[in-house]
Amino acid sequence: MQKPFRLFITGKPGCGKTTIIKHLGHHLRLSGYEICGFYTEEIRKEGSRTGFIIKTWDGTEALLAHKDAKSPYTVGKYKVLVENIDSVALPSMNPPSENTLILIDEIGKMECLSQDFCRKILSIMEAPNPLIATVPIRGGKFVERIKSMPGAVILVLDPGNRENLRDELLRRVIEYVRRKGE
Ligand SMILES: Nc1ncnc2c1ncn2[C@@H]1O[C@H](COP(=O)(O)OP(=O)(O)OP(=O)(O)O)[C@@H](O)[C@H]1O
Repeated sequence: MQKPFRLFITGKPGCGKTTIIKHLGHHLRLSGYEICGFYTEEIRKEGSRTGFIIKTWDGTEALLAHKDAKSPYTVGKYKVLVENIDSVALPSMNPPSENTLILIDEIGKMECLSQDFCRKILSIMEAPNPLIATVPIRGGKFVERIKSMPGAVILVLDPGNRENLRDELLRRVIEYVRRKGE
């Protein structure tokens, strides 16, 4: 049996992590592969970033964090809505079958404020499903822990390699899922 795919994409802020995950999600779905999980997008107002939204691959959205939100949890200037991580991101991380690719952007400081989210990631690391997730270059203790778990592969993205990696990754995932289904 193939080892489960456990790929963590990292790199400096703005290196293209969200873009590559959205590209993968879009193309895998077009090719008929089942994916689950979520990605995060910025909210911008008058040119500056004010917060973040969680978007699940099945089309649910919720506010992840905003500078004007009300929450006791903060990361930098953002108030983090941990209840939305629990009610929207977490259910999206339940794969319907063991061939479903779990695709997550990102396992970051905000998401890790939810203990249930961290527990879920640990259970995914034990599951037979393939996992691709982005992690910040300095993500804190939990991110360091999962990056050093057996089978974890780390890919460092930068503007010089992101085009090649994007195509290579898509090929590798499709090949993996195809072999798994044999
Ligand atoms: N392959 C690419 N070609 C051209 N522009 C790109 C590419 N990948 C990303 N970008 C651009 O770079 C910017 C940052 O991309 P993105 O949001 O994906 O980075 P990120 O690593 O997720 O950022 P953050 O650290 O804020 O999470 C965006 O404006 C995006 O359009």
